[in-house]
Amino acid sequence: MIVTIDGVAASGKSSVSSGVAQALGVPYVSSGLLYRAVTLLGLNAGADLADAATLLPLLSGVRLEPLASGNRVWNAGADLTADLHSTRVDAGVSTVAAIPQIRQWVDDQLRALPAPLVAEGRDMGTNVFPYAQHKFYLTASPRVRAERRAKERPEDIPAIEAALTERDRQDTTQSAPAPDARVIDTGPLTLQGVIDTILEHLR
Ligand SMILES: Nc1ncnc2c1ncn2[C@@H]1O[C@H](COP(=O)(O)OP(=O)(O)OP(=O)(O)O)[C@@H](O)[C@H]1O
Ligand SMILES: Nc1ccn([C@H]2C[C@H](O)[C@@H](COP(=O)(O)O)O2)c(=O)n1
Repeated sequence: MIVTIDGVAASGKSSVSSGVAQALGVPYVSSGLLYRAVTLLGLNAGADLADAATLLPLLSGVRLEPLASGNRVWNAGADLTADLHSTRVDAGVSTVAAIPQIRQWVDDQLRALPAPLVAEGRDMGTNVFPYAQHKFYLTASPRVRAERRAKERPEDIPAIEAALTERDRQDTTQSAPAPDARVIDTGPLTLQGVIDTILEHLR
């Protein structure tokens, strides 16, 4: 069984996927973490984030560890995970995610993983696992998402909201919900409420 949970930036995809995966006793995979890892390695190398030819050679040692409690990304034995949610990675990741060769590399990593699993991102239900049995799409207003994210970032709520809105705009191409996805507005729901809503549908 494959469950896909797509949605806009900071809509709760990782937290919800982790909760659903733990309830089901299966791993979850965060595709965004792979795009973030490419971005971090590119930034650290001083690379042009729009240049596939410079970025692709940096990825030979990158490995995603899909734990249900939280994914980790490794590069040649070094754990990159703690550095993947910085403001500078947030600002560069949409440029990297627009490169077709990088998208292909991410898709190949994900499709190599054995089912059952929960996969979260933007195009899990439309492109990577179009045959998934259960598809969900999370939304919430930019203000609600910024208020939640403000607990994790040093910037104030208006600055976070502006950055989220810009990232939504840049990610539009790959962010449409699958026609067969259930769209859930997480704004009025607690985190556990969203997890329970999905588990209810799965039953
Ligand atoms: N329904 C909810 N109610 C309250 N807080 C929530 C809810 N869903 C998620 N959160 C909180 O919002 C923040 C963002 O959630 P999370 O990181 O899971 O989103 P995401 O969609 O994976 O983000 P990104 O797109 O940046 O990777 C976290 O602090 C999380 O705990
Ligand atoms: N399937 C995916 C997953 C992610 N992206 C891009 C777009 C996001 O801005 C960025 C980071 O993802 P997040 O951590 O916000 O889930 O990666 C994508 O294009 N496709």
